[in-house]
Amino acid sequence: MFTSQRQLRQNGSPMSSSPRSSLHSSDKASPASGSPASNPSYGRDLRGLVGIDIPTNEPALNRANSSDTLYFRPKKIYKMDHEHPSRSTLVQLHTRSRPDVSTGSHVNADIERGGVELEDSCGKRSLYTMGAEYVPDLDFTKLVDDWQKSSDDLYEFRSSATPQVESKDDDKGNYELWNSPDAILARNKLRRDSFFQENSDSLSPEGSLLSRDLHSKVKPIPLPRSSQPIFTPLSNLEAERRSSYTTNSNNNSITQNNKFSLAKLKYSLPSQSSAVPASFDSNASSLNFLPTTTLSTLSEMQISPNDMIDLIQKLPRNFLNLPYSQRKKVIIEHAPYRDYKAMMSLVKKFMLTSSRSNFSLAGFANNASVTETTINDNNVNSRNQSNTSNDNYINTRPPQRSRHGSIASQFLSSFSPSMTSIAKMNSNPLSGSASGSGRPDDKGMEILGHQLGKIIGFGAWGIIRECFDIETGVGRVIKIVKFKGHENVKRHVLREVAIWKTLKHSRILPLLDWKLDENYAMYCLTERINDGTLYDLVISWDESKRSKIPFSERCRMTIFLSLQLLSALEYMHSKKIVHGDIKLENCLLQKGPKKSDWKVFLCDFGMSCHFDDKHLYRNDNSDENITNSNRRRKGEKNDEQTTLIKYPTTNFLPDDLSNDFDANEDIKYQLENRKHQPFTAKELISASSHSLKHLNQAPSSSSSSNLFHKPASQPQPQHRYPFHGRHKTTVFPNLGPEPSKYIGSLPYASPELLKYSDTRRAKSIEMHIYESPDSSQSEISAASSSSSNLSSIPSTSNASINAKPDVGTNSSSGSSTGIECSISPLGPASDIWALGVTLYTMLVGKLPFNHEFEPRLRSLIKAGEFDRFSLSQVCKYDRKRTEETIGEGLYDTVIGCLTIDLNKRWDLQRIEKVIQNEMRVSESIYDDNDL
Ligand SMILES: Nc1ncnc2c1ncn2[C@@H]1O[C@H](COP(=O)(O)OP(=O)(O)OP(=O)(O)O)[C@@H](O)[C@H]1O
Repeated sequence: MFTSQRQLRQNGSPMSSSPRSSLHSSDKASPASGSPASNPSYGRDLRGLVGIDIPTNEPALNRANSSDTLYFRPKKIYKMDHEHPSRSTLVQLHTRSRPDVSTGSHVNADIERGGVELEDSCGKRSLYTMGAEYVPDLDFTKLVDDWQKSSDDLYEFRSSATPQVESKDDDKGNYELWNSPDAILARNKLRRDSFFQENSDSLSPEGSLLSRDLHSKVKPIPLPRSSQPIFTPLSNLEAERRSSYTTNSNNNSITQNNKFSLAKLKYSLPSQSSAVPASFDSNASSLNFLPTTTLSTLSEMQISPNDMIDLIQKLPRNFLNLPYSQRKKVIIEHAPYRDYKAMMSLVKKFMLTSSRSNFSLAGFANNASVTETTINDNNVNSRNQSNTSNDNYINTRPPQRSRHGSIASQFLSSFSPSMTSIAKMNSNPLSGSASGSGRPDDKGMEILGHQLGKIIGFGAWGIIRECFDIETGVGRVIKIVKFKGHENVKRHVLREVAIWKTLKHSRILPLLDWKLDENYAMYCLTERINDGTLYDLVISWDESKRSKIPFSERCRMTIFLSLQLLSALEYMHSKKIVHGDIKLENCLLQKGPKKSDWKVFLCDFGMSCHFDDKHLYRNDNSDENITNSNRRRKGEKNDEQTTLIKYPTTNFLPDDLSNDFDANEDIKYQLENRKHQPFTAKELISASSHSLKHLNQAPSSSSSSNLFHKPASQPQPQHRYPFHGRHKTTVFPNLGPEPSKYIGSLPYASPELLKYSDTRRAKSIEMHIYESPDSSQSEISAASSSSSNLSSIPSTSNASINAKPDVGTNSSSGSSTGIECSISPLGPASDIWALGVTLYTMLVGKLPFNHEFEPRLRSLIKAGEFDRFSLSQVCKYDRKRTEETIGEGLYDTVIGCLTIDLNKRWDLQRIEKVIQNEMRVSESIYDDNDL
């Protein structure tokens, strides 16, 4: 072992970059010389040896002499003297740069000999002292090997989800993905380890070292054509939701084991939920199942799907089961001029999804399952493997990651019997139904009067399938959220539907109909929006420093589109509903012949909830109850409402018998949708008011075009009864907001939400250690209980809640059913912050807050630290005379939205006023219709 360590040092391994001399040099060179911790005392070293925490601010000499250390110190000194005659055999730990879990700072290894340099939340560096740790009896060779291997594995695993376009080897080891499932596992493990270590005098390298270093494993994933990712990483909630898709093949219920492995879906699935580019549909229909990022990589690398398939045919049949190094070799052999990492990733995805490769997935899966069983790989998601103990997974790292049964593969295959059959179905648009498949969500099946077509998008909640009205042939979309007995997900989707069906606004994606299959899934029928999302738009614009469009146009389009988003938000807030997950990906885009025809539709109400006392838990009754109470309140008769609902003859209007029904609002909405005329800059800034309410008003002139349907390409909607009414008997369970679910997407989360979640997190950690160390559920329940305690909420949040009306008085009341509720700072102000992030990203082309390491990202948000310079460059571009003020207000608006102080954060009215003014300035340009 000692030889190995020396070799490692000689080889310059990062794990051994601390020769003896450097250890001694810390005596003199400590940056905090004179500070107690700069003294290389045994006490400090023993802290690492015995696994106990000696406060660093305790003078080393005192510690050496303190009575509480007398008991064990001689034993350790004895060990050191006898087992390690020279201190040169000791290897310093943490010589790799590693992030600090609690602070989110990075520890600089070079400085660590005598102290460490910590980066504070503002990116400034300050020095603290911290002792080096010396660990005898540690097989570093094995450790480094294992670490390296797991690093490769993890990197490869992540690569398999999103292609690696660029790679810099020297960076590889220094990244930690904040939402890494391994990091999550490590954190859980660390908690347990720390608990056990407190009661143990033994050093557990596994527990104390690996759990800390597990963070520095993977590179961030670059987006296509963008060095800085702007996609929204999945939140824990999203991962949890996705987890509902992965089930054991023999059992439709979620197993314990899924809890852990499913977190890996965060890696294995595309972070950006988006529709699959149509261009690939025709090429290789099986590509419909490839994440958008894969398709982007293909186009970026200028590889056609057929090239990929050719390549795959040349590969050995057991390619996916080969070790990493061999796979690398084979790929380099067959594609010498390509980036082998990206190629490996692509090959893997194709092999897992393409039915055209020489690879029979089903056959391979069977083979592989044997392998898996043999090697006792506790990849609990394997469809071919029976469930094993959860603990096995936690304590034993699988010796070999399942090559075939990646989470992505299982996620995809969970939607239908096999990828092959799905691919086959998708490849044949005329195929009537899924041959041999009985799943109600398969292609060809009928739901809500529509026949299901191919999958066109993935989200955290579910899949989006195109569908066609059986009577009229009109194309629409069904969002399918499978929960399969996963109650949490079911509750969430019920809440989403309960809120979504009340929303009727020209810039909000309408919920036309829905159906709940009690034990399986929720189906939501909506209109199809054809041109992707704002995310796709921003990607096409690229980052501002290499912007594909002039800054002036960038600003104008941002102004124009954000006004529509603003109108939707204002509408929601007026109904006391907070969206909760405003982000680029949730803004669908419908393009028109002219840019002034473009429309934004806000979608995804999975995080939405009411934010005032009156409405908070309205949904915890059955529809019937709501209906009755509404009728009573309004003094309306059932048939009156029915008449009203039947009034328009469009077939895409929600027949919402059971909710607040604002007749005027609905009529306006319906009129606009029936006879839609693209709204123009003039309409937007109509002198009537500063309000965006006019977006709800019916346009004065008629137009033959339909809001959602392009007359030229699709059959026109026919008159038919708009509503299938399948939800009437649905009972909504308690739908009070769950505190653990307040953050939709971390980069868009407001500081007040983060502070609030920090408090809950701290509580839940306590609960983890002392009550239920390994139950993720306990975190949620701990969070619930802690959040019900008002005193646990940061005072700033409380203050902010009541600071001004627009921030919203957040729910403090219990539900009518008496469920435990909580106070959260989630309110309109959080939407406004997210709007600021969205605007910034549109303008600059990158997220204002972005870091791979979650605690760091959190601290950046909480400190409100972002690159204002880039923003000002875009907004205050070199203008022509006529454009003097464009952008100025935009800049101020973004800053106003991204203001930490809730008393100073802008409200919607102010934002609207400024943006409308900006719009007015650019009105003439839009009127030219030549954008
Ligand atoms: N009506 C639609 N027409 C066309 N594409 C759609 C439509 N609805 C959703 N999509 C596509 O599917 C993706 C996922 O949809 P949605 O956001 O509703 O799902 P989700 O599960 O709630 O996702 P997430 O929570 O991750 O945002 C969207 O980003 C979009 O690309």
